[in-house]
Amino acid sequence: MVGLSWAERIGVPESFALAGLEMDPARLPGGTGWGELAGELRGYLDALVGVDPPADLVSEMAEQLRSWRERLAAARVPERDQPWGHRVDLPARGQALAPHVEMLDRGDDWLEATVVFGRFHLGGHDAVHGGAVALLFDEVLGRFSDTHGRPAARTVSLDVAFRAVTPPERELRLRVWFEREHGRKRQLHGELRDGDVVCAEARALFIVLRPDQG
Ligand SMILES: CCCCCCCCCCCCCCCC(=O)SCCNC(=O)CCNC(=O)[C@H](O)C(C)(C)COP(=O)(O)OP(=O)(O)OC[C@H]1O[C@@H](n2cnc3c(N)ncnc32)[C@H](O)[C@@H]1OP(=O)(O)O
Repeated sequence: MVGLSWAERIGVPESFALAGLEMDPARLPGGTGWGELAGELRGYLDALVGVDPPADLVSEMAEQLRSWRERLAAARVPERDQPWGHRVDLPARGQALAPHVEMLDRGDDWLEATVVFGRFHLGGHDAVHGGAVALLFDEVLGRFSDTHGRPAARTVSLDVAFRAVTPPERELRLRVWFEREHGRKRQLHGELRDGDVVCAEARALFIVLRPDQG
């Protein structure tokens, strides 16, 4: 997985750059290999969801995962030091929770991107889980809400309307935009499309954190 340039990232608060995140990836948590690991984990989860493996394979996988869990427990670090979700130089912040989003273009108050949900995000009957769609909106609207010099905010409300089934394993279009900013409140909207079909729409309210809430 190739690292993204600063300008290609989906709304990374500029303050993170001051925190040193433009540094050489080798010196960031997780190092140069973290993007590949996160991509492999994402691929593993998508593959696992799509199989009915024989019993010996299930046992072997469980044994290997147990072994990794035990090794990782010994290497636990405080949240601020973990690469998972903090590698804003990598797609999906270097984690496997959110779907893979790639920004196409953005202005001061709007952004367009593509997104592909994996089989891991299936709810059932070939539809992406509604919670995964809400996760996508919270992630992208939330990150975009904090850009262009705006101080950090938190989601206080997120309404998602599911207009049509969101298909997995297809490139979808995402558009998000600022609707209103007043005082500590930021209202953003989002729309997810499969071609001409609107799959989901979101309306979110973010509240800027006071200095003592950061
Ligand atoms: C080096 C490291 C790199 C790290 C790299 C990491 C990258 C990282 C990227 C993260 C990307 C993910 C982005 C996801 C973003 C989340 O998902 S955030 C997590 C989910 N959200 C939360 O946990 C928020 C929980 N709530 C809170 O913490 C508190 O409500 C807040 C946000 C601090 C605000 O509390 P407060 O300051 O007491 O505010 P309060 O006075 O109650 O309300 C302020 C105003 O908002 C209104 N309001 C509050 N709630 C609501 C509501 N639900 N509906 C309507 N109005 C409301 C109030 O009525 C009030 O209005 P006014 O009276 O001023 O007109």
